[in-house]
Amino acid sequence: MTDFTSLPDLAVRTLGGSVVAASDESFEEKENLINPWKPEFQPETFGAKGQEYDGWETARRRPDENGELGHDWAIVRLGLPGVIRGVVIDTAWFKGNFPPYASVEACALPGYPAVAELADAEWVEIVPKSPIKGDTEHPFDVTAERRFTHVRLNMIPDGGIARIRVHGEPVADPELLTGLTVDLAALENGARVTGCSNMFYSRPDNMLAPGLARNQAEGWETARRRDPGNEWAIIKLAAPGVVKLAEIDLTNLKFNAPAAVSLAAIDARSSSLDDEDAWFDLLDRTRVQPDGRHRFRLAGDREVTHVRVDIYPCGGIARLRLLGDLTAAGEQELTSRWQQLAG
Ligand SMILES: NC(=O)NC(NC(N)=O)C(=O)[O-]
Repeated sequence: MTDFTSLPDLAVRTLGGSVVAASDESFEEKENLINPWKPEFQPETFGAKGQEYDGWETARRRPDENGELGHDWAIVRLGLPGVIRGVVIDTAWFKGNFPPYASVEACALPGYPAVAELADAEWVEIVPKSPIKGDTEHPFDVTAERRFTHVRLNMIPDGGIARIRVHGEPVADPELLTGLTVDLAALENGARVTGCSNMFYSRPDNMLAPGLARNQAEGWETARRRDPGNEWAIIKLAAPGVVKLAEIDLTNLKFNAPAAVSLAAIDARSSSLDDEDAWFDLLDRTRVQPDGRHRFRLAGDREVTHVRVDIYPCGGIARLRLLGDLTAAGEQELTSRWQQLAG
């Protein structure tokens, strides 16, 4: 797999994605395309319409009166609009009924467009028509340096595709952030984890996802640490800002919660992340309790770009929220990125 798969999946259902329309879903429903789990399969499970698959599957097409076969398509509204760095088309378990070709287009529409309005959008090809195989994950790099809100998966001519993963960098509308106190660590606002000591069970990016974690797998969880020291993760904030309140949610971490946590911060525009002396404390090492939310009011008004959370000695965090205010520089950064990425 290419590098881009470490970026969040902007389309996945758990980040708010939705399959809003499809040309056909005779065998299996379009919604399966963005299920968060790996595609499953149980042989010999025949329902009234055929074998059951964990994917999107259309009917076998037949030429119309003009001899045209056409092709099937599905439109996904990204849960987190952003710059797409790569797409994975996964035909897991579709062995005799996968499409021989697929392509992907993307568009950007403001507001909350209805399905009918999407048809008239300016669609940009981000994955050209490409041959694909059955029961295989196909990664495609995407180079368009633009923010997109929707993708259209074309299955040529018909068949089944288990999943589409749309990896990229979320880009928030600055109109909804400037002048407000916001979560500077939210994935949907453009924050991301840039480093961590251990992600054996689940990824630290999960801490920054919207909503509550329903189980420990939906948060960040490390392996049991046997060496001295502690586990940590570094978050690049959505933009430079002043952090005023930290929420450290350990919900679902019952027998694997850390004993204590601390927060440190840095302004990486003037210091290197490797310079230990440039980091300063936002929250001293503080005892925490399993399976619950902790909120800490933070003092100080230093402008920062990154926050490091340390957990002692190991365990995980379900959600991390860093509420604060963007600085003038932060607002400017978000606004110019937004303008650069407009089509
Ligand atoms: N055995 C199959 O999978 N057949 C077909 N599909 C389903 N779902 O039964 C088909 O015709 O593509």
